Amino acid sequence: MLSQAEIEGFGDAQPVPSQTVIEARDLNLVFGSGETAVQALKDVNLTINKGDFVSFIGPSGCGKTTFLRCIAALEQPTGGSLTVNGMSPEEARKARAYGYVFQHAGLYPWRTIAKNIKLPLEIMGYSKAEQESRVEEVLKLVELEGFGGKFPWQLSGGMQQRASIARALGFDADILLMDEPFGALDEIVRDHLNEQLLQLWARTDKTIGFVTHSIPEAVYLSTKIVVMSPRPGRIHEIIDSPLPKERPLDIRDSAEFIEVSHRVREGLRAGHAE
Ligand SMILES: Nc1ncnc2c1ncn2[C@@H]1O[C@H](COP(=O)(O)OP(=O)(O)OP(=O)(O)O)[C@@H](O)[C@H]1O
Repeated sequence: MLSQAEIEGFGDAQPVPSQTVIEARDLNLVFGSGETAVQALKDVNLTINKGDFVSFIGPSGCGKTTFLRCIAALEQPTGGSLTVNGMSPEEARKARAYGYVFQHAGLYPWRTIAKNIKLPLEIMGYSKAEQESRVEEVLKLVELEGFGGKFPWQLSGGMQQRASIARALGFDADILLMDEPFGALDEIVRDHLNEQLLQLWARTDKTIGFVTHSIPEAVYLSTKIVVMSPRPGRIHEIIDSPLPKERPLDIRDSAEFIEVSHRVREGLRAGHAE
């Protein structure tokens, strides 16, 4: 039986504190040196919490990809600090903290979809039975059940991108880093994949970092929109979205959606003018 103190305690439950997943403090990255040096990131400060869907938007060359690559330990910052799940990016990579989805699906054409998904699992030493069950599970998540035996060239562009998302989900990392994954697809396919990605995010509670050039895509998907500006690459503004987590496609016609889109557009304009 519960004590009186326990019963009374139910009334004043404390909010669960947000768990920081990615933290950048005064992050800088300069490529090269001397006259040809390029400051790809300047004084970037950003906190991403568990379950956030964060989009990075800004003109070409503002450092979106570079920032994602720093998180994935594919680039080495030249100043400041960056932690991923409380670890250095290198440690997080070794701990398989994230899956990475590139702009182009990047599937091996000589391997079937199932064998593409299995590749990282083989490298990580998953047993054959675990590999099979993970492949089944992630193909279901991206709605590609029954396509495991096909080769990439037998799938449409949108299906290939879904397969590459399945590969990134294969080892069940909490963080998904996506660099313009739908940039090369037509609007209708992109809408559909955006919807599916949101559903997947809601079901799995992953933390997602997503690079895009599209304002509607950024606003539709994100809980936080990071507007960046170039030369040097930096954060111009961080917009926390007021939209609910549940987002049917027609939310894009709502006054709130239009208002956030307007703020992003204004941010991009102001960043350009600086
Ligand atoms: N390996 C590299 N060596 C030198 N300069 C680089 C390197 N990688 C990126 N840069 C430069 O750093 C800057 C930021 O590049 P980055 O690719 O991060 O931009 P982006 O915002 O992702 O651009 P896009 O939207 O075109 O993909 C650019 O000026 C780019 O030319």
